[in-house]
Amino acid sequence: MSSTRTSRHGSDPVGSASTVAPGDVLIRFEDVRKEFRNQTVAVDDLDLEVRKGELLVLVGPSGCGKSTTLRMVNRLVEPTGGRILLDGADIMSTDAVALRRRVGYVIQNVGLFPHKTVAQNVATVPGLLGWDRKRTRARVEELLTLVGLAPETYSKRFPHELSGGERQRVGVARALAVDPPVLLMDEPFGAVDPEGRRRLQTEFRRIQSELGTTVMLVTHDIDEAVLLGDRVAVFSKGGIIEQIDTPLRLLSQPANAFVENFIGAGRSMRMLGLGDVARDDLRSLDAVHPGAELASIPLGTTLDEAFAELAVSETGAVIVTEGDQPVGLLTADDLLSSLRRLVAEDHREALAG
Ligand SMILES: Nc1ncnc2c1ncn2[C@@H]1O[C@H](COP(=O)(O)OP(=O)(O)OP(=O)(O)O)[C@@H](O)[C@H]1O
Repeated sequence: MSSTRTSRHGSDPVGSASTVAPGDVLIRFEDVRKEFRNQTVAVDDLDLEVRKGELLVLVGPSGCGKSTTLRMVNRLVEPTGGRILLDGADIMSTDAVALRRRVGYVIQNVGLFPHKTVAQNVATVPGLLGWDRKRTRARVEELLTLVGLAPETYSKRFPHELSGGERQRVGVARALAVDPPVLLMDEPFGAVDPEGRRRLQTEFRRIQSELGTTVMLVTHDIDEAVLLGDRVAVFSKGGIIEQIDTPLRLLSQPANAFVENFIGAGRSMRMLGLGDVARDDLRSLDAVHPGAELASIPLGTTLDEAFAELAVSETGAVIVTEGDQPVGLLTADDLLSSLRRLVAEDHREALAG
């Protein structure tokens, strides 16, 4: 995907017209309950705050109430108790159709209109809002470029002429069309093959932070949760939040056995995936024996990738480079120090606020 920035378009009743500053609460669940007609209580007594500009991931086992929680925000499911405030206003006193135009929604398999072209799909909400043709066209081109689909190649294609990953990109572009202040995503990358998924996830993370969109994303995949989330809420049955924390804190300090169990055995490796090799953690190149043949990795390599290199290194060390210059040596001990630094920094941030 390109790094094109999109400009803000259209009226934005919850975003630009709002008094909510980045980091303040944009969505607030207060004692929210959803009991379906068959008496299933999907969510009970839920209190949750989503801060403006954050990507909050809801993760948990199947049937624990994640999708129900998400779908209550745009009133696809109506709460039977408590209230949900969006920018201070109770969603139940907001017109449901108007609400859904302002709150983007992306689901697995996207649900693109099969008989409409890519451009027409992306233009759906601008069309409903009565945007003129020129403005709509410019926005569609801007968004397709943003999600990495060259408009000249893709605009006129139909959904069946796209790969799963491309369809998912169109779904994201469509949801972003009128620059919604809130984007709800339910297993958005679930139908994409594992390799394409990691790329889409990383690209989506970049787009989200560029646009500053507030995102609630549902997944059952803990790896996706820790890769994408600013914060991650771990749910258990009945919409109970067992822990809500930064990915690192979740991995380093699971609140209870349920969370620990849900995170599973790959906890340490997942933690390593959250950090990068930094200059401060390296030791001097003087320690390298003349004639030793060492593998090299660039500064900024993730710690899990560095670990994989160290695991196959006969000397137990790798050279770290910047550009084509070696800048230091990394050993398993240094990797451990990096991880400790990461956890300590996260802990300090938590204490600070
Ligand atoms: N329309 C409905 N009518 C009755 N029960 C429902 C309805 N929708 C969901 N449920 C039930 O509510 C509970 C929570 O469902 P929900 O879809 O929110 O879970 P989830 O955590 O998103 O699960 P998954 O990861 O499998 O999608 C489940 O027990 C489900 O069977």
